Amino acid sequence: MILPKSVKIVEVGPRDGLQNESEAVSAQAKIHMVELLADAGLTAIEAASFVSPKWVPQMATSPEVLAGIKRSPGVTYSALVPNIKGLEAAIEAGVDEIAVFSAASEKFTQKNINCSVAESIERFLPVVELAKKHGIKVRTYLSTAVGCPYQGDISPATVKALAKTLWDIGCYEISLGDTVGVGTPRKIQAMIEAVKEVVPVSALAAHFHDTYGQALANIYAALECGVSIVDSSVAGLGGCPYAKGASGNVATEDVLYMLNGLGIETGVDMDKLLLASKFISQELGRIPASKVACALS
Ligand SMILES: CC(C)(COP(=O)([O-])OP(=O)([O-])OC[C@H]1O[C@@H](n2cnc3c(N)ncnc32)[C@H](O)[C@@H]1OP(=O)([O-])[O-])[C@@H](O)C(=O)NCCC(=O)NCCSC(=O)C[C@@](C)(O)CC(=O)[O-]
Repeated sequence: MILPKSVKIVEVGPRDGLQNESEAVSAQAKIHMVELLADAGLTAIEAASFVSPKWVPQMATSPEVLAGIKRSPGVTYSALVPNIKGLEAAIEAGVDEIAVFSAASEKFTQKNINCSVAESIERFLPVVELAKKHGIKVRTYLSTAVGCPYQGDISPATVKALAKTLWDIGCYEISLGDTVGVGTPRKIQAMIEAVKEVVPVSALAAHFHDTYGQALANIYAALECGVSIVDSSVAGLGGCPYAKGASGNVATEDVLYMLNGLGIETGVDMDKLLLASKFISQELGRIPASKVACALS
């Protein structure tokens, strides 16, 4: 099996990682975290989220965070956006790229963004159009890509159909989310192989949570399918407020250790990444949920 020579790591810790924290993390701490991550060589950082602060209070500081980051050249600072209101705020804050988000499960979509899957696509159409007018690229998440906390198993055919729709409306990258971490390698591969029939594999990202300890095995399975974009979260931060039981995203340190061991280029420096991991873990008052960070510290 030929694995990719290089992988783009999309660091989602400042958004996906922190959104679930019940104690408010200061904008200053978030800014410093993002700057440390950029310093470590991460070139794609999801730094903020322009959703309703009533729904996700932790992300209310997003305008301040984006405005306060000392930008590093070559780094894309992105934000999660659910609708036009969020896009307008993101543009105002100077975002480089946005991510819209839907899911293969109707029940999860209702809980997460209070609409049906079809309605979510309708909402994205003007978002994609306006973003493009501003020269902002649009990524999309496709959550619950193998399983849903409310509906159970999700079929590869369902994911394939939604991926095609999201691709056709103009999303340039599709992040396939195992939101509750229930996937296992063969299931992941069946889902990716189905999606590959309608979207180029170069546009697919693996976004896996580690709830059942399967995330690294699942990433390896995705690499075997030709996926070369991996989402991860420093210190294994994360979870989803609308997915009961979802633990953190796979830790960036663990992904990097595996990719380094496989001889796959990422451009990320482990020592510097550990500084970011240590910083945010101290800020939250806990040890990192990354085996590699714990082993190396
Ligand atoms: C989509 C809505 C807004 C619908 O929320 P709603 O209540 O159905 O919509 P609404 O249009 O009636 O708006 C309600 C209030 O929110 C305001 N509002 C409306 N939009 C915005 C906005 N953009 N920014 C700020 N405020 C906004 C709006 O102005 C109004 O304010 P009020 O009149 O009550 O004062 C809501 O459901 C929401 O914000 N949901 C976000 C949930 C979220 O962020 N979930 C976590 C992300 S998903 C995830 O983590 C999974 C992922 C992506 O990581 C991948 C994976 O692991 O699979």
